[in-house]
Amino acid sequence: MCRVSSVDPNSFANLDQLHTQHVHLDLAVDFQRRELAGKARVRLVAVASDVTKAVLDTRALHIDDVQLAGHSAPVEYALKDAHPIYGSALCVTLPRAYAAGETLELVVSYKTTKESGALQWLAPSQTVGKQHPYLFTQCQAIHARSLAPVQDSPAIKLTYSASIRVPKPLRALMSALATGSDPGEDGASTIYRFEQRTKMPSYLIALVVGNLEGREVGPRSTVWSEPEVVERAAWEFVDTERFIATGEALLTPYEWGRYDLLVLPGSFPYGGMENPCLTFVTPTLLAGDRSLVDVVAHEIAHSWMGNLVTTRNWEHFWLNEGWTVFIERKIIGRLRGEPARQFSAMIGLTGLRKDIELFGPTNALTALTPNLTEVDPDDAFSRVPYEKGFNLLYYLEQLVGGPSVFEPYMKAHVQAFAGQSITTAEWKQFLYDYMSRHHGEAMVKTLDTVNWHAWFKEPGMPPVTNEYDHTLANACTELSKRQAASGADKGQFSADDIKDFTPYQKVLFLQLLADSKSVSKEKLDLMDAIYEFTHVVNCEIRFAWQMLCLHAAYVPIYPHVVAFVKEQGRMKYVRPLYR
Ligand SMILES: CC/C=C\C/C=C\C[C@@H](O)/C=C/C=C/C=C\[C@@H](O)CCCC(=O)O
Ligand SMILES: [Zn+2]
Repeated sequence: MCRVSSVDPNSFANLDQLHTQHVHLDLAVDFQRRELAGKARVRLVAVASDVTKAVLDTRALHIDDVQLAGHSAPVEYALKDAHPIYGSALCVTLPRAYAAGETLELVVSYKTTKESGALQWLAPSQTVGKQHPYLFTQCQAIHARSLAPVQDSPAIKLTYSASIRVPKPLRALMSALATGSDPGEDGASTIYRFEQRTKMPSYLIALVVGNLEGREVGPRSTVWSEPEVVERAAWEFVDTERFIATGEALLTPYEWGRYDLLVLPGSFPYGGMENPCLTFVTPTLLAGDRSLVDVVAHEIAHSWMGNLVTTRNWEHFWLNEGWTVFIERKIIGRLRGEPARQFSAMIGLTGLRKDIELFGPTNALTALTPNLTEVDPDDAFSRVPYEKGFNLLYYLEQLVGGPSVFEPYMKAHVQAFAGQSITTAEWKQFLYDYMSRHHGEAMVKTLDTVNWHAWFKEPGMPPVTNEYDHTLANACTELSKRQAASGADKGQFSADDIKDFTPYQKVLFLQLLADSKSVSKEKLDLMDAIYEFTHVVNCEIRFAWQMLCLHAAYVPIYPHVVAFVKEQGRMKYVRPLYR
């Protein structure tokens, strides 16, 4: 086994000696064997002197051969024993020592295997159309190494290109610009070509292959999905361009060329994944009323926070997610008003409380910058980096004097770090430098009042509890109190109680009732008769209602819960329902 990198505890690559500049993937997709096979060409530049080996991350890959481009002699390499979390280091002995600034290109012939965790192979029965197989990838956090041999660390920013051969009539899309396609010489396949010209980390490499159709919804946006869903999907995400334009107004021009959306089959495990040029989203966003599109605002915000300015390693993941939630809520505030932003922040704080309860308030993984040595980042995943990170930034915004001071700073932050991968210490140093430069020593003293250690290192809830405006929450609180206090007689209640509620107000109302722990089965019968929650389409409401019913052991909901966990695989819903 190899030593992990000093830059990233979750990678074996020698990141202090070599940096990837470009990866080219030349792969054939075989649905029968459930395998990708072909070559990865990895161009690296030496960043130290006397570099004699190249170490790439792999996991569950079958390596056929390694060559050094331009060298005819065979290259010595070894695939080290598999670490249970981080996979097998591919150690290549270079034929000579490389000096800083010199480049080399490794050409690795390989196949993926059944254990390649980045790949989700779906049988036709698992798709909407039921006719064709489907493949999608999910590389965040450390699964890119099971798709291709790479330096699989967010510390490394690379460009990539690809040629992907897929069986007809399927189409391939990637987190990159599509640059053309050719018929395969076998007459049964198509070769799709892609290029990602903006430097990005390996966890953003993404591939989808399936029966895909697109609808243009904006000047730089197409919504893709299976044909059966594409009209609904295009209707739901028609506001995409407004979100991008608002992000640009808040930060810097959008750098990635296109912003397309892919609506996946139900088993996609996340709400959305910010794959550049092609955000992946769950079909559970298709509420039919455009009410769940804040996930799209979130993924668009990643175009700057995470994709352009990236965490150095997974211990600083809050720099991706806390910032992204902060920008997402700025976008929501701009488009729907400040009360909507405040309401979203309040719901987020409740979510944070729940996750900290679940992990345990002394669990070290609830610190904003946890130690991830020997930890699987997937096991550390929670709302902590999202919501504790947001709460820190919101607190700082208030502390330094509000949006008029903070918003120019956040733009400067993106300008300063675009194209880089940074640590929390670098983030903090820039904050101090910027505030001192623009607002003087008094502001530095203000920043010195922050309990930085508690924010970053202590587990549990944040050291400061932000107060959010309750305007939109009041009606929910009032109705939940009335419902909790009243008996099971219909008398005072009617569908009008919630007719002016937004979907998220309905969610809060249901969560508050669940928290009150005082809802009887008779009360649930009555509420369902009046509000008809059991058959609601909106998945957020459906989930909140099912959780409330399960906590009350309300047996009539059981078949509906079974149906819900069978029709989609979004972990946000599935895991608490199973629990
Ligand atoms: C401290 C934790 C460090 C690293 C974890 C990083 C990645 C973990 C891995 O499990 C991947 C996460 C991907 C998330 C993608 C999208 C989320 O924003 C979805 C949130 C839940 C949802 O809305 O469904
Ligand atoms: Zn995110």
